[in-house]
Amino acid sequence: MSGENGSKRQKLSEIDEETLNSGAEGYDFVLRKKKRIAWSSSIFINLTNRFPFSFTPSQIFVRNTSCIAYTYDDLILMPGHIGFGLNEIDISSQLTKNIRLQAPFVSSPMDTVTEHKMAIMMALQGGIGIIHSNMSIEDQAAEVLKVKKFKNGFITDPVCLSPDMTLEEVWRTKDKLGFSSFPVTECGRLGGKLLGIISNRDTSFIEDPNVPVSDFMTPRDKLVSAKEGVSLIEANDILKKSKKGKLPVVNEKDELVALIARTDLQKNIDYPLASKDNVNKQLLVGASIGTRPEDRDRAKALVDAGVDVIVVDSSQGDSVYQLDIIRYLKAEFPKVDVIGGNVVTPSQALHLIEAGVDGLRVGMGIGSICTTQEVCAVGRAQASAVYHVAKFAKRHGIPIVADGGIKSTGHIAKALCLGAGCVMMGGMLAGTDESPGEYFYQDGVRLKRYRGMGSLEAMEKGSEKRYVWENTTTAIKVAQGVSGAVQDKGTLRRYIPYLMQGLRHGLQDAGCASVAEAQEKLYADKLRFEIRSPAAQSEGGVHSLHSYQKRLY
Ligand SMILES: NC(=O)C1=CN([C@@H]2O[C@H](COP(=O)(O)OP(=O)(O)OC[C@H]3O[C@@H](n4cnc5c(N)ncnc54)[C@H](O)[C@@H]3O)[C@@H](O)[C@H]2O)C=CC1
Ligand SMILES: O=c1[nH]c(=O)c2[nH+]cn([C@@H]3O[C@H](COP(=O)(O)O)[C@@H](O)[C@H]3O)c2[nH]1
Ligand SMILES: [K+]
Repeated sequence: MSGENGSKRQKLSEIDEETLNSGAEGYDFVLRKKKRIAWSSSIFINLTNRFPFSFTPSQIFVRNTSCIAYTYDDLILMPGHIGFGLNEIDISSQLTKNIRLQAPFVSSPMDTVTEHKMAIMMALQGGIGIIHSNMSIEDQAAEVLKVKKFKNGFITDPVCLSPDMTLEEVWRTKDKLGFSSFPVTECGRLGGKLLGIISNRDTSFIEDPNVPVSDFMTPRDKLVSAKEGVSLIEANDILKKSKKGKLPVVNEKDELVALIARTDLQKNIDYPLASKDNVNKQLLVGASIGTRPEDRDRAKALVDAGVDVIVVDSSQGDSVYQLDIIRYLKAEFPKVDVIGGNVVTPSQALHLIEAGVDGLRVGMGIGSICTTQEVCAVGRAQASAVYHVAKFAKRHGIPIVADGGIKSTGHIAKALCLGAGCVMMGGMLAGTDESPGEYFYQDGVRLKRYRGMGSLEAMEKGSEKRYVWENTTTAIKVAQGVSGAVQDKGTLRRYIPYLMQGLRHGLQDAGCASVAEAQEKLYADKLRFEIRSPAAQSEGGVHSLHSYQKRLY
């Protein structure tokens, strides 16, 4: 390095941080200083005079006179200084006023995304699932209960057989579900008196398909069982001594309450980040409700089942119906947090904050399956919505969830850097082992169904009440979403750690050691972005290849 170059560098580095982080006006000052130190290329100066380095979010979103709204792909974060390792990055963040998550991920209340399996795995890995409401009140409360009662290593909803089922029916059940052992109870369901167990060995040598289960099951008196309340360590010991594959857990009345499988115990992983409540240390779970009068009964049943957070689910949350139900929920169940929404403007947010919400859900018409902006002409580009609502709600101490439109880990990092406490995902989490529905093949690709809650298909299942015009004899349904499919992503056990690691990389490159630090920098105007031209956006993706494979992790 020549001496001249070295001194230039030194002088450049002397430019104080405030100047470097100041707005476009401040940039002229930077340039003047640069000119003074004889920056060699006048072409460069001309160019940079016209195209300043980067902008603060308030320049992009507030002092923006172009009236253009932006979304995640329009923006790119400028790199910061990395002074810390990847493992030191803290991605914990607020979901609501009272709930903090170790991983800022929320699964959307949609009937192809969140039922108990999704909610359990989300909570185990530090996020949370919101159980959808496109089912009866009883079924939704039962889903919540399954999450609250979940114990790592325990199968709390084992498929049971009744003693009068035939061998042929057992074969069919085995083929459909892919496992071979089933407890037998008096009523054929969990909670019934335990009568025996069927395992592979029991069915191997019988040929008559009409033989009833009671004739070939291993009967109760030959079974080793454990009492309700048994710990995993004790259960493990019992299984080791008995050399059995399954251990039924019964209550005092000898009714089946759970099943423990040796194979599960062997692969049992610890989840140190799990989201748990403070009272019983059970997994956290949320559930959605609508704004109809009967949703008050739904809320009561959910609270009785132990729900931790209720999401009032509307596409346009600033309605008298929503304000009424929020006030009701806060008065009736003050210990349960309420997330209102969806909103995309500070004035909508203000109404819900005044009604008492503990969190806000932000996003309108931007989801992968959404057609609301097309159908209703109302909505907002998501980066603008997140930035404006988050900044406003922060003044009132209310965190926001950036809901929908997340296509990659980069979008998650951008949402949090724009002020979101957490991100809610539908499409990203659909098509995993834990999402509802079966996999199927189309053109050789393994897929799962994913649909909007305002699609005709979802309405036909139950949510149509929301969409039909009341007091008319001809009910006209207007779809605000589509029904489609997404590719198999495997299990959340691997997918969530991938999302977490991707987010850590994003924060690290931006020079932020935590979500909290990113947001401090955001509001101190120290986080820098640039708007990407369409060409820059395509440059930022994969290009110029004949073909390629995209493996995520
Ligand atoms: N985030 C988004 O951009 C969108 C989300 N969705 C999803 O679709 C589902 C349905 O959303 P919405 O259509 O907004 O459902 P909604 O139930 O809030 O509204 C449907 C219609 O019913 C009316 N309504 C609601 N409560 C009422 C009451 N108590 N009395 C009389 N009328 C009442 C509303 O004004 C609206 O016209 C939700 O799961 C939502 O998340 C749908 C569209 C857009
Ligand atoms: O316009 C819409 N019509 C619908 O039918 C619909 N269903 C869900 N949602 C919203 O989309 C979010 C999920 O979006 P992503 O798949 O992009 O994660 C969800 O979290 C919802 O906010 C809908 N929006
Ligand atoms: K959309």
